[in-house]
Amino acid sequence: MNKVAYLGPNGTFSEEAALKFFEGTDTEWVMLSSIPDVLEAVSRDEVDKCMVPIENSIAGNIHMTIDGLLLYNLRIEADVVFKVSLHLIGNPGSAMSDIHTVRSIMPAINQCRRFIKEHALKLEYADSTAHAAFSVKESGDAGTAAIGSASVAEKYGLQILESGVQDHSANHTRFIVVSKKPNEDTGQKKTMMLITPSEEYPGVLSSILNVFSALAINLSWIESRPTGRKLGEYRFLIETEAGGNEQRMDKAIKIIETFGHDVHVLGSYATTIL
Ligand SMILES: O=C(O)C(=O)C[C@]1(C(=O)O)C=C[C@@H](O)C=C1
Repeated sequence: MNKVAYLGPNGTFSEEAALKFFEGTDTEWVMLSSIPDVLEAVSRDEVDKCMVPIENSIAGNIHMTIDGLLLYNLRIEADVVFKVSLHLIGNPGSAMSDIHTVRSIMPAINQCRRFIKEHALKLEYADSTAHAAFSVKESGDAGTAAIGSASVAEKYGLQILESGVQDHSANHTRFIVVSKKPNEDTGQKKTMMLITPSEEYPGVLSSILNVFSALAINLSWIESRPTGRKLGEYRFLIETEAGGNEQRMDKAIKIIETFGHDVHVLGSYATTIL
C-alpha cells in the first residue's frame, strides 16, 4: 500500500486529480494544508509520494512546487494533465453585485486576472481553492466569494455566482507525482533535469541548449530559478521529450558535464492525460 499526500482540505483540484490518477490502487491518503507541507512530508518519509501542481496553461509555473522539489531534493515519477474549470462561489443568498472581495490560492487567482479586474475585486490569498471556499462558508459573509471548482461549491453548500471565470476557456494544470526514489519504470518518455552552470559567462544557457538541439532532443519545459547565492545567478530546470534510458539522453548529459556544468536528473516518466 502507498501513502500519498496532497493539498487539502476535501474539494481541491489536487484531490480530484490524485483520486483519479491513483484510482484502483491500494492507497492511504494524507491531506495537508499547503503545497510546501505536502512536499516536506515526502522528504521526511511521512508519506511515500505526493501529487502537486507544477504548471498551469494560463498562469504558468508554480514556483512553490519547483522550489520545494529542489529544496528537498525530490524525484518526479509521473506527470498528469488535468482540466481545470474555475468558478466564483459565494454564500447562499449572495448575488454577484454583493461581491467586493475574492479569495483563493495564488495560481487560481492568476488564472482569473481578467474577471477580477473587470469587477474590481479585492484579493485575499488562501492555501487552496477548497480552503478559500470553506472559509467563505464559515464566515457567512455575503460580500466575499471564493474561486474554486464546481464540486467544492457543492461540497460546502455554496452557490456558483459566475461560472468559467478563468481568462481562457481551455485551462489545464499539470501535476507531478513526487517521491524520494528514482523511477525504475521503463516506459519513460520525458526526463526532467536540473543543470547548474559551473560559472556565469555569455552564452552559457545557449551552450547547454545547443547540445539538445544537436542531438534532436526536443525540450518540453524550461524554468530558471535563482541559485540564491548572487543576484543574476541561475540554475535551469529542463524537461526533454526523451526518456532517461535513451542513448541520446546519456550522450547529452555527458557532453554537458564535460563543459563543467552539474547535471542532476530528477526523474524520467510518461505523461497521463486525465
Ligand atoms: O487549490 C487547489 O484546489 C489546488 O489543488 C491547487 C491548484 C494550484 O495551485 O494550481 C491546482 C490546480 C488549479 O490550477 C488551481 C489550484
